[in-house]
Amino acid sequence: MAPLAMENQITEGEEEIATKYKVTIVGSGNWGSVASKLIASNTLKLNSFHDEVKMWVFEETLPTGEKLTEVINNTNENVKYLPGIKLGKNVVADPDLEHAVKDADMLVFVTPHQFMEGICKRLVGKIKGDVQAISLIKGMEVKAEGPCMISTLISEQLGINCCVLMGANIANEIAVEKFSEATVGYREDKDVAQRWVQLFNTSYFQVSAVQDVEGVELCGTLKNVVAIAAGFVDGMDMGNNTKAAIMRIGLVEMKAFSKLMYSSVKDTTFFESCGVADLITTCLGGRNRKVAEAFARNGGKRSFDELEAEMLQGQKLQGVSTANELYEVLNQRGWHELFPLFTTVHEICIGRLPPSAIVEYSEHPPTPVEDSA
Ligand SMILES: NC(=O)C1=CN([C@@H]2O[C@H](COP(=O)(O)OP(=O)(O)OC[C@H]3O[C@@H](n4cnc5c(N)ncnc54)[C@H](O)[C@@H]3O)[C@@H](O)[C@H]2O)C=CC1
Ligand SMILES: O=C(CO)COP(=O)(O)O
Repeated sequence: MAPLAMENQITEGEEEIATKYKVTIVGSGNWGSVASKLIASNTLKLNSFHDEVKMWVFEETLPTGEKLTEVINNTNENVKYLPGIKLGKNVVADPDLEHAVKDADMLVFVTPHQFMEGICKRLVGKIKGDVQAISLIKGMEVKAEGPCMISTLISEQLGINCCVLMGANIANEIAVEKFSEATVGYREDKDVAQRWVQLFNTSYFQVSAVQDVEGVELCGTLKNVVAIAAGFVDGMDMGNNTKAAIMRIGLVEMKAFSKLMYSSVKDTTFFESCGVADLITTCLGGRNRKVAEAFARNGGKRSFDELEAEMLQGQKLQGVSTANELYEVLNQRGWHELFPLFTTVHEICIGRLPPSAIVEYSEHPPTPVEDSA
């Protein structure tokens, strides 16, 4: 990892700051907008950051005929993905990705995971060489050679260091400043991790750092699949005990999968905000749970794509595609029997099994089959 320039390494409180870190947020959805609010409140307060925060917006035209970017810059509000919340006057929306990132010293990636490969390709050669990155994205890509976490995709494609930030963070709750916690996962450089903590931490958003990028990121990614299972349970009115059982089994599979993938993953990570706390909040109040509940109430007759479009108005589910990606990994490695919950979630999502199978798999273990999705 390239060290940042010495002039940047000045502690808070010093009179003169030679260089201030410029921050760009890549993404402007529901969580991306809340992240911009958190960051923008801190860059105004802390000397080591440039006040202005750039936010790349995937441009779209609103029903009023106006461009989303223009509305954000005129009203200081993301009227589509986070209505009713002021982001901070120092947030500047930019529809031009390359322009938004070119001067950044710190890049915050927060888009739905399926768009990241394309975004990284566009950014090759367009960013500063010593930029630091962090991913708030919960998801993974699967390649012929195996799974690739989003932070790894960013690091490998752009040749930069990438931390992660995950946690029990339903964006709409943090937007109205309800107390929550989050976990930064870092690889080696504790000072860089500390800078990310500084950038995000507020009185109502308490951030701590652990040296376990893969553990933190896998927690955030895999809990979305368990939340789909919890939604099925809710959709069939199976009650709290069943839901708790599904969450417990899900946590066991999350931990087993993470440790099989990366022996470095720490047990303690599962007790951080990114672990059990995120699992709980997403299974209680997340979008994955909500849409999976509707899927089960409709007996699996309406597709996730249709329900997502109708219920989330442009926001994106991560759990269904993650279940698919996970299934591919289980296929690649012959691990289906080790992960019956993960396997069953995907088979329900694609209509191969009914939603009720979520509590039947232990009696009828699914046979590994070629994925048709
Ligand atoms: N919303 C939440 O409560 C939380 C979300 N996350 C994670 O943050 C990540 C981003 O989620 P959100 O900010 O909630 O996004 P979102 O679910 O609100 O997604 C919509 C975003 O995707 C953009 N988009 C649509 N098509 C695109 C394309 N072709 N290329 C690029 N962007 C496109 C939209 O413009 C919009 O900004 C996800 O991985 C999610 O799991 C993490 C914690 C909390
Ligand atoms: O990751 C989240 C909370 O930490 C949000 O989960 P959903 O995408 O299911 O809303």
